[in-house]
Amino acid sequence: MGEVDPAFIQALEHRPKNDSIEAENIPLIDLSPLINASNADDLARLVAEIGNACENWGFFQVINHGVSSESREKIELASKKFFALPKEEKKKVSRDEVNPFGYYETEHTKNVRDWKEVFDYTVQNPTVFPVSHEPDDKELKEFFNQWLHNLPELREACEEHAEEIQKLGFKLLELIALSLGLRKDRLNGYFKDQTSRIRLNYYPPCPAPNLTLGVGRHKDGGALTILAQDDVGGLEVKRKSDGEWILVKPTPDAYIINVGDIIQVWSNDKYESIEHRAKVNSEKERFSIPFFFNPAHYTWVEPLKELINEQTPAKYKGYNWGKFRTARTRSNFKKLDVVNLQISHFRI
Ligand SMILES: O=C(O)CCC(=O)C(=O)O
Ligand SMILES: [Fe+2]
Repeated sequence: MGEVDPAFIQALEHRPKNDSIEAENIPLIDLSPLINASNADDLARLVAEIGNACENWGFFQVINHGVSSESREKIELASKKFFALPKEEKKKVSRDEVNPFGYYETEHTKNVRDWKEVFDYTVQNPTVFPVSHEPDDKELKEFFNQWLHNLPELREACEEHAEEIQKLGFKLLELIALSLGLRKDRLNGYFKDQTSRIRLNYYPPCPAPNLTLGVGRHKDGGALTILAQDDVGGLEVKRKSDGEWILVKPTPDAYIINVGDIIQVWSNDKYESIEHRAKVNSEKERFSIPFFFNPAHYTWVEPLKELINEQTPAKYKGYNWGKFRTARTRSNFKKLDVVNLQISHFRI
């Protein structure tokens, strides 16, 4: 117990349990009707399955998703190689207050340090964001990915994975639009200048896995998250029906899909962004790779007009995604002295 820096120790009520519940019935959705030419009934069934999973769970797993296992293996291998490098090497591509993308080892969630190292890159290179979170400051900046020259396979694998995973992102976006009774391409336009980010997560073995978390409880702020977890396991989600923390057992080659805050706002709370966290363990290192599917920085996020009326008025005021994201990054970086912006701040 004395071996771990107190910055990592979770408050008693947030510590993980040894014997997490493993849910039997987390939705596992087969996307093959999208890939094989299918009849209208199969597609309608799939849309209904997605709608039910978004409404009742806020997360689900997909198989037959069209992302090649070669590209996944390649990025998993490259990620292992990167994190195995000496710290001085990894720090050559450190994230800092100027560039929020790159390597980082002192991430905090809700002011408690996470037992992990991360490497972030964006799908569009460069990606444009506002410089400041201040509403009146209109200055924009291009952010570029940082790569290590002596590990070219990391860049290659990361760029290839980004290409493939965003295709899955658009497929899911279209299914979600259909499940809300909207046109299939209703949400696509918001992603024309997407600010999507991919994170390589590395959770080293931890001497005190009962006191710490790899990533503390949080909701993802973007539209949709598509996560690849390895076979070690540790992801827990807070089950909507009873608030219990449920361990998501790894399914080989599946991706875990999380409804993010933006879809919660767009759908006016029909679909909810679900709290999740990751446990660590004392023996095994664990790797995961989330793709955060995020719209253009200039997107005005508000409940979709088609889904609100006199009986069901909008539950949120609109907000600018780029400003929201910049405020978040700033509070992550500066910690402790700035509140972490949440969609609840825009609730009417
Ligand atoms: O590693 C995991 O399983 C979850 C990671 C996560 O939630 C995140 O990076 O936002
Ligand atoms: Fe997350």
